[in-house]
Parts: sequence; C-alpha cells; structure tokens
Amino acid sequence: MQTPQIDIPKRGMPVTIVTGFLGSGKTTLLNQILKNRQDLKVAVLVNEFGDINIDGQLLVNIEDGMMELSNGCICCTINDGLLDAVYNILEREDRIDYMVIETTGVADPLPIALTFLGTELKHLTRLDSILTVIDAETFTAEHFGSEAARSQVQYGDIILLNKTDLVPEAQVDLLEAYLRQTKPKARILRSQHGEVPLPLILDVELTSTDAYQQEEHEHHHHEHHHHEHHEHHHHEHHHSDHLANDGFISVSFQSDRRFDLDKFTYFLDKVMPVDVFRAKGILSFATEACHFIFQLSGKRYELNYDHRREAATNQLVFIGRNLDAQMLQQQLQECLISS
Ligand SMILES: Nc1nc2c(ncn2[C@@H]2O[C@H](COP(=O)(O)OP(=O)(O)OP(=O)(O)O)[C@@H](O)[C@H]2O)c(=O)[nH]1
Repeated sequence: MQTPQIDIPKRGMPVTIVTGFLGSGKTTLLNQILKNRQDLKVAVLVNEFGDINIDGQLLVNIEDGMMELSNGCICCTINDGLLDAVYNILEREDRIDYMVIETTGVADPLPIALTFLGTELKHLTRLDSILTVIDAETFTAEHFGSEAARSQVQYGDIILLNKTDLVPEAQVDLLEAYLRQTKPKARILRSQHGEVPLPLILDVELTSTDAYQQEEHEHHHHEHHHHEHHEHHHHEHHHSDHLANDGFISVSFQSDRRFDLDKFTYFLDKVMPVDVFRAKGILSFATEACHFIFQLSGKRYELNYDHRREAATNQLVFIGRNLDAQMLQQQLQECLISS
C-alpha cells in the first residue's frame, strides 16, 4: 500500500527551550543531546548573541541558515525571528521528531515560551520544558545583576547544575539547596559537560501551560486568528526589547592576518578588560597549521585544536558590559603578526 503524502505541518512537535547564562554550557549540552539522541530526529535552532555566528561556523552550511549536522540532524540559525525559524523546520519534508532551541545567554526565555504558547504555534507544537543550564562555579544568588539570568531561573522547569567538576561537592549542595528553596517545583539535575540521561530532560512534559496564561495576558501577546502563518513571518517578538540585552554588548573582530600566539595569550592574561564575561572564536596563529577553537567563560579560557580545517581568517566575539569596542579591537589588532 502506498503511504499517503502528509502535507500538514508536523503537529504536536515537542519543543525544549535550552536557556542559561553566558557560557553556562548550553552548546555543550546540545552536543550531548545530538550525540546521544539515538534514532530521534532532532532539529536544533540556535540563537547567538554577536554578529559572527561562531557555533554555526563549525557546522556544514547547506542552505540559508540551515545546516545539516554531521550526525544528520538539522540546525537552523535564528536570523529572521523565531517564528520564521520554527516554520522553516515544521515545513520541511523530512521526518523530525523533536525541536530544541538554544537561546542566547542574555535572553529572557519568557517571550520565547510565549511564542509557542501564545501564537498559532500552540496548535502545531507542544512546549515540553524550559531547561536552564547553570554554571555551578560562577552562579550566585545575585544572578550576575542580570534580569535575564533571573528570568532564566524563574522559568526553568529543569535546572541543570553544570560544571560540577570545577567546584567541591559541598558547594554544589549549597547551590542546590538554594535553588530548591526558590524553585520547589523544578527538576534539579547535575552534570559535567552537559552529560545527563536524555530521558530525564526530553519529552518530560514539565511545562505547565496554565502557568503562562497570566503572563501571556500581561505581555499583550495576542493571537491573530484565521490568518495564514505566512502573514506572520515578520511578526517579531518585541517583549525582550526592554532588557536591551541586559546591558551586555558584543564586540566582533575579524582579520585575514594570523595572531602571534604569545601576544594573544599576553592579551588574555594581562590586557583584556575584566568586563569581558564571555568570548569565543576560531583562531589561527602564525606558528600553527590548523585552527583553534577559543572559548572564554568568566576567568577561564581554553584553546583547542580543530583538526578538521586548515587555518584561515580569525573570527572572534567578545561579550560583556561596558566594553570599549574600539579599544578592544585596537588591542586585538596589535596581537596580529605583521603579515
Ligand atoms: N570544566 C567544565 N567546562 C565546561 C563544562 N560544560 C561546558 N564547559 C566549557 O564551558 C565553555 C562554555 O560552554 P558552552 O557550551 O559554549 O556555553 P554556552 O552556554 O553555549 O555559551 P553561550 O552560548 O556563549 O552563552 C566551553 O569552553 C565548554 O567547554 C563542564 O561541565 N565543566
């Protein structure tokens, strides 16, 4: 018997929103999900803060903002708004079982949740849970003075205490006790490098839609009935605008010239302003043949070989408060070799 062509969108697709502050380990968790998904077809939507999409650079681009990951999953960069990106996925003909969205580290997850619960998407998708990744080493009750970070904890159905390898167990216990107090209903888990059994975090049905009805009202997020969704394509969500990225700005740097390794590490250790909270990039050094992936989170940084490609241009993004973009760019310029 011939299988009938199904041309309705993928109704009831479960969605997990992965949130968490800058550098807490969202991308690392996403990679764990993609590595361990077994035969679940997962589409991931990534929203990055900064002009250069560093995470996306490491994937193979196939068409406008859509990438086919090496393990056959689909990755989509959110450029033209979340609704567009979600419809792009829903309209694809290949089988997709699950959608995971990684927000930026400075995003309030509420407007994202309301995009699923308060638009026509509520008929097409099912918000399964909001998962908040927390850096167990750097997290404090002050939430980095960030409204977005506070909101990430407030709306987390699952709270993943990540990077537990970097702190004594007693400190993680204290953090967990604090979170249990403020979030009695949340599922609190611990992980190192985002390693967590997937049945504990996916398809767990932990988002209570009732809890959002009041917020939806307050956010004036009204549904437009009886419209084709295509008419909504430029219906951006403005709710998080008041946060204006919570005072964080990103500074990008690109150059065809290579860095001098010593100058660059001296810059990191001695010159870089303390206001840089997060940085990442793909770098090439004068003395090295291949790329390096650069990751900085708080006071820690890593430079790891990327054997997959030969060295090309340098691309870097710095994120922090009160950054002097021009000065930072000048300082980086001075780390380049004189071609
Ligand atoms: N020691 C340690 N490092 C970790 C762990 N999880 C992630 N990292 C490192 O922390 C850095 C940031 O991790 P990412 O997964 O990129 O963090 P992110 O939340 O996606 O970052 P943004 O999207 O930029 O906000 C990387 O260098 C990771 O390798 C962990 O459990 N332990």
